[in-house]
Amino acid sequence: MTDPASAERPLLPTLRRFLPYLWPKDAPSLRLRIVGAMSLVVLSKLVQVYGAPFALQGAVDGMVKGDRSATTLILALVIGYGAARFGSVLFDNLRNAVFERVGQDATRRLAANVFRHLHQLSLRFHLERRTGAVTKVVERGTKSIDTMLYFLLFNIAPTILELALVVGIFATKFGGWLVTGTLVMVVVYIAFTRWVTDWRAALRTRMNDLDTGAVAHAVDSLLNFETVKYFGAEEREAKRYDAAMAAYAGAAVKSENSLAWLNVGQALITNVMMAFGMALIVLGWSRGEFTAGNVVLVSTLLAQLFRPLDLLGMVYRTIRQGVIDMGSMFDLIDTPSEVTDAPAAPALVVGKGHVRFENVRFGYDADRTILKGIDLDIPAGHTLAVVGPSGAGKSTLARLMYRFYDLTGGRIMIDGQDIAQVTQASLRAAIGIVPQDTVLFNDTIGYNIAYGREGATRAEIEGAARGAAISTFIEGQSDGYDTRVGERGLKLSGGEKQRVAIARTLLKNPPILILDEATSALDSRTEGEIQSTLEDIERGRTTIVIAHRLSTIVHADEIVVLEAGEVVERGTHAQLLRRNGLYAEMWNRQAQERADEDGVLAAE
Ligand SMILES: Nc1ncnc2c1ncn2[C@@H]1O[C@H](COP(=O)(O)OP(=O)(O)OP(=O)(O)O)[C@@H](O)[C@H]1O
Repeated sequence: MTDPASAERPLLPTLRRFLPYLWPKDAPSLRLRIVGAMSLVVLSKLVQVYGAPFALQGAVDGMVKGDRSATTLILALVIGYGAARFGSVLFDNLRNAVFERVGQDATRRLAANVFRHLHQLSLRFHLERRTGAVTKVVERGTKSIDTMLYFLLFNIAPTILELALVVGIFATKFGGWLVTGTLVMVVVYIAFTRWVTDWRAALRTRMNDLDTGAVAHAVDSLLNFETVKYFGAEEREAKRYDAAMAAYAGAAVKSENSLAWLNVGQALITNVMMAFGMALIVLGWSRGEFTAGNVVLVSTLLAQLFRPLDLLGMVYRTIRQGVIDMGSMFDLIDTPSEVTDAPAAPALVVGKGHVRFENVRFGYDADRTILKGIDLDIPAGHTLAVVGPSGAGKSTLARLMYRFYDLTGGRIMIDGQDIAQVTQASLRAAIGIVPQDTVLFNDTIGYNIAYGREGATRAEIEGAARGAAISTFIEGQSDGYDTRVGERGLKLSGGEKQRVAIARTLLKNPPILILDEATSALDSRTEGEIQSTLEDIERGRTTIVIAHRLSTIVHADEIVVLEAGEVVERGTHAQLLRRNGLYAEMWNRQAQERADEDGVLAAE
């Protein structure tokens, strides 16, 4: 994400957050690799700075002296020069090989941490964030780690080391002027590169914007071809398009030319420095202080120093972007979970499964109360049905049982324990739900049923499938339990999906069960079939049935009618019919609809 707020994210705090992943406490072998890789960085630089330039200097000085008997030594120096150059490349590549595992491992740990955290975040977070955007943040964040690490450890750190070594050599051998010149050059070079890179980034953004604008205009213009013709505006449209393209072309030329400015500017700074450095040595040589070989030494050291500096613009840009991307990912990790376990919360101890709602008040947003003081008492093993108009808050009751949100008032008790005071994991383990719309993982039927309980055996999975009356269907498929269900389970019918959901809840075998309009999406025949399965599994469990079709809940021990977040009626089916209130009205209307449907079917 490149929002302006994060664009100015500071480098150091972001890197500090990343350090534990780079220097993992519990992985000594990885730490060893880091030490190894950094040693190779130092080795490579030592060979580069003290090897090749000094060998060349020795060879040149030897030749200038004109002593032919030293030829063997000079030859050895020249071979040493080649060996040093090769050694430096070798160590750099060895370093990459040693470090690769560390980079990958840090990326993996961080990605796994974000993933774990995402699943811990509350329902509200998931409902409000676009999944695509979240995965993009994670993808960009983890990708940037590798590049950032690479540039920081293998470009910036070695360059600083090289600069220190070169300055050290200059100070001891050639005096203050060369040191001052080199340091000034590096500072000017960095400042110039940073300045031009920022300017180029702005140019590039403008170019991209103009490009997007020109394309959008072209598309809009072509889509409106009829209107263009009605108004004879072909020429006008062409001119507008041309103007947009001209603006883009101008920006593109500027952007390309800016690269030339960067290259020319950098070359000017480095070559002025090169000439200055060599001139200093030549002047010293004229005074008899320095040798011809010294000129070679200084020019080689400076040329080597300029090489990594040439990449500085790209490194700077990459690190800036990396900090932004990693920052967005750390923001995700830092997003607090709305619902958290109380400190030292005990696990829920479920006895028989007595559920009570005591004056429960709740709203998704502070300015709109959804549940306005709900009292429910469901003795262990009993079935409570909740009915009422759409939007009354029925499904909200189920979400609150799972503690997807915290209440604004009152409490929910299970066997005398407030669900807000026990661990979420133990609470959720005690409840099973068959939701209105079952969404399945894009995997096999067997996998989806087995999801109900980790480590379930094949026999248990088949038992659950039989309990949900779907085993015959599964066995009739050529791939049996290995039949794939497709994206979100779309290859299965609504009834089949619902049975898979029932089977996995059976496998979970929870003492408390919620059926949230579990059959409402089905036609009445399938509903009838599933209904008897559901009534079987309700036996012996405390059950909350949320229902739209009242015919499915006549057997409930108690029925509550919820309207606009309040219980307006409660009693058994017979009692409520006698009351002749909202329930009786809903019942009569649905009975009429059923009769009409039957009539239509009979007529067909
Ligand atoms: N995540 C949410 N954020 C804000 N408001 C929500 C959210 N979920 C539900 N609501 C609102 O809360 C109210 C109750 O929703 P709920 O899903 O509990 O109704 P319901 O009685 O189950 O309805 P239905 O029978 O249509 O499923 C609705 O007005 C709904 O718009």
